Amino acid sequence: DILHTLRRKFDFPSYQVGDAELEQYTLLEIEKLLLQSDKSLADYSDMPTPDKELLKALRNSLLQEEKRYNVPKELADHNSLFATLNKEQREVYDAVIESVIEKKGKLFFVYGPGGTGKTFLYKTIISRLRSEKKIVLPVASSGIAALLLPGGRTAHSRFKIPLNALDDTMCNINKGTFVAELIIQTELIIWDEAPMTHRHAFEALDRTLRDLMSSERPFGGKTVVLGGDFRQILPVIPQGSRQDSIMAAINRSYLWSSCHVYELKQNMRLNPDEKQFAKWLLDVGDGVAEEVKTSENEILTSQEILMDERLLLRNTKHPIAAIVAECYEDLQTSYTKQEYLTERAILTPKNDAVDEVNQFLLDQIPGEVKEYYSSDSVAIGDSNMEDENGIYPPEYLNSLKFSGLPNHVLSLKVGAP
Ligand SMILES: Nc1ncnc2c1ncn2[C@@H]1O[C@H](COP(=O)(O)OP(=O)(O)OP(=O)(O)O)[C@@H](O)[C@H]1O
Repeated sequence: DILHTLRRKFDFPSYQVGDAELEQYTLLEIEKLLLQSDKSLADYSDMPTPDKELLKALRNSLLQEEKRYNVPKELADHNSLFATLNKEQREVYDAVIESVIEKKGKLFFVYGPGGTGKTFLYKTIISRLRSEKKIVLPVASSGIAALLLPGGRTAHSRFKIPLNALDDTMCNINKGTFVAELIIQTELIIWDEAPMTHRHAFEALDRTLRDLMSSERPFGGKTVVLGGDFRQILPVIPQGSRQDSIMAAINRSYLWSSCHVYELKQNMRLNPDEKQFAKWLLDVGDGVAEEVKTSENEILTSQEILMDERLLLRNTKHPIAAIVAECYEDLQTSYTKQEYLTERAILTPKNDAVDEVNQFLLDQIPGEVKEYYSSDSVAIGDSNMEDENGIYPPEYLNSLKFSGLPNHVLSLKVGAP
């Protein structure tokens, strides 16, 4: 049936393309679609697979595509970025490029707080190698960070790392597949935000690459650049202690001893005015900040910052009102403007405070509140309990708040995001 439909759709008369050929053509098209999600017909036991030779040709052509960068554009991008690299960035650039070109297979860690130009450096290295038709796979631990890298993907998706990697886990990459071939031909892997990923994920990739490359060198002898800032988020271990998070970080891995660590210190983002604030933030991260506890609040702060009126909100009778007034001025007239909303945000460490701030903001917005409730009856299970409603009263269930599950009550007003 599929063949007939295709014949009609593509208007292939049977004397031109035989059924067998059309079947191969169809299978190849399906394979191409599957490859976009790193899957293959071979993963489905009840599906036929295309002819081996054809498959090889398809994979080769896709690999060629991976190398089909716009060389003049990559080169021009590279040259303009390269020209402004600072001394620290240049040192890392030289070391990485040397390792790739001389196939030294070194492992690097670029340690830099936000704004020290890590992304800028990655982009320079990527455009250099792509202008030479070399394959670079840029990945990041989170999707958001992956978006900042040209052609970036999350590490878990790119390398098919199982979600609950243990200390003997391998990536789900089979030899002979397109992904395996792509990785074998890759000359550099860049992995941003490395500190927030469990070391088991790096170790799974390490084992998989050693296997694919038949080499006992770290990551199978490929040059790998890890980057990030250990002051930021460490791996999250459900129900785990601080110690568990620390033990899960990449610098507790057996790989760390082969790592060449480079540090970027110069902040490239700030105007001189904000430098002091940036330095203080770093000091807090390093645990060496000057500590001044004020009567108004119990946060770590420093004398200079207390003096800087632009950085401190003094009204603490109603802190939420104070921060909302500062951040969302003219809310009543502007809350429907997309740009106004996308330009501001209030960050809080806990969801409880998010709910409080949202409620406060919603109250400020004109109009009537409409409340929407979640379903609140208990699904009766197989157990022989007499009164399941008695054990889990709806009032109790409705009070629960989890991340990933909407609260019981959703309050909305027209125009409120
Ligand atoms: N050598 C440089 N010359 C000119 N501008 C630079 C240079 N390095 C970085 N920048 C600029 O400084 C800003 C911060 O750099 P970048 O985003 O690369 O930092 P980052 O370390 O990746 O920060 P984050 O960790 O917050 O993502 C960017 O606007 C970038 O274009």
